[in-house]
Amino acid sequence: KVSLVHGAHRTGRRTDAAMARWRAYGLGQFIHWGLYSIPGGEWDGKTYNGAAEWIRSWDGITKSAYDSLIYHFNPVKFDATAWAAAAQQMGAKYVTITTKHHDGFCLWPSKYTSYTVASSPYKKDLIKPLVDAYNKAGIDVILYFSIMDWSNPDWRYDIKTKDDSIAFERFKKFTRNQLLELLERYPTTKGLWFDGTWDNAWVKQAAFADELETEMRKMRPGLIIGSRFRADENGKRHFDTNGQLMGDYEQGWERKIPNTITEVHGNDWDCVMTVPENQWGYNAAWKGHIKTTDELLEMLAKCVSLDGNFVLNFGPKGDGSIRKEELSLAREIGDWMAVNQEAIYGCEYAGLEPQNWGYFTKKTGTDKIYMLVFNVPVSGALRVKLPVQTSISKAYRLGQPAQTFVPEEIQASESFIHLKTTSEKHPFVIVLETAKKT
Ligand SMILES: C[C@@H]1N[C@@H](C#Cc2ccccc2)[C@H](O)[C@@H]1O
Repeated sequence: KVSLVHGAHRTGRRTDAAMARWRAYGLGQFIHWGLYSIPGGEWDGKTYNGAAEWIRSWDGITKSAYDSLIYHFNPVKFDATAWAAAAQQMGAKYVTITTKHHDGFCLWPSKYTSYTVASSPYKKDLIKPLVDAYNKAGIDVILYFSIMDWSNPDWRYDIKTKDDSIAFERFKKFTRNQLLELLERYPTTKGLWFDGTWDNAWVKQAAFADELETEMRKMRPGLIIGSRFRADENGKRHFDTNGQLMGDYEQGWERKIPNTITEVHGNDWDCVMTVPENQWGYNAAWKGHIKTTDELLEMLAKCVSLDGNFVLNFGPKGDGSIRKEELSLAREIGDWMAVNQEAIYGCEYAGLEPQNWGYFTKKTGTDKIYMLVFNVPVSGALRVKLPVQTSISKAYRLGQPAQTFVPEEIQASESFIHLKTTSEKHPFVIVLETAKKT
């Protein structure tokens, strides 16, 4: 181990109530919304092949033309209550909302820049009604904040000259001011989801970022900050030079999911996922592989089975409406969650040998096991290997307790659950009440 001043300040998981609440969420919603939502990946009749929220970086658009979008941002169809209701029906327990993406446009009327909603035709703060509506719907709010800020002339990708250094000092002050402003304005928010922290200029700010993280945690006890915020003094990100996780949970799982529990290293983590392959902001074309409800449910099940949260992204349009495809996905996910949420909320890695038919979760603090079935074998026989000296006292279908199963024990602590049919059309859950053999 090397001695570090600005590495991880804690080993192992946080054990406080605020983090336990975060750990129990299971399912979250991500919202990417801003000026990029107006063009939706298209400009002058041409389609931008990258992620729609990165269109400003495309050489097919002039920066000034993009920045002028602020004069056209007027989301008259924005309805925070309707957004929150759709998220609640989907079963999201938290939402991560972009307060400021890489383009630097602020969805709140920040005092520290004019590049905000206050300078748009809409004028009004968008974050407060969102926080209030989601909280009222029983959904916690995490604020997404991009350190990289293309609108700020003091931002630098790297610090090469004295002028760079002077400018970046101004930028660091601006960044701290905005973050403290967000914490002051929205006191019920539970965490900050940082992005845009990979460039050298920021990676070199280990001491400043460490001090700022400490200051924010003092300001908001229980605040949840992921591994993407800061680097250690050797430039190590997510995991410090000693391999210890920076922050409270791992933020490396962007559009990907671990396959084994060993990849998780005993940490908390979230997977943030797009519905198209790689589009976070509204994308008019909606082309390529669009994930189905069952595909997204399997991602959710896999994340929770490996101790993570699954955060599904929505990209509202520039006018504040949510596209019908996303609303119908939310509805279908919600219909499944209405029956099966017990296998998701407050659940964790079950510690059982993975099986091909799907995923195990376990209700935290109990011996209750859930079998989330996605791949019914032609035999209809689902293999279950329990810890030695553990037996199944009851097995039934979640949502249909009268549909019980009598496990066939094939050897010590290994059984088959024989399905009554192999023609299931959608994922389902079997509950196993287990007990230690006396
Ligand atoms: C949560 C996601 N992170 C952002 C990014 C990125 C990115 C940047 C460079 C290379 C690969 C990915 C996306 O724009 C979205 O906000």
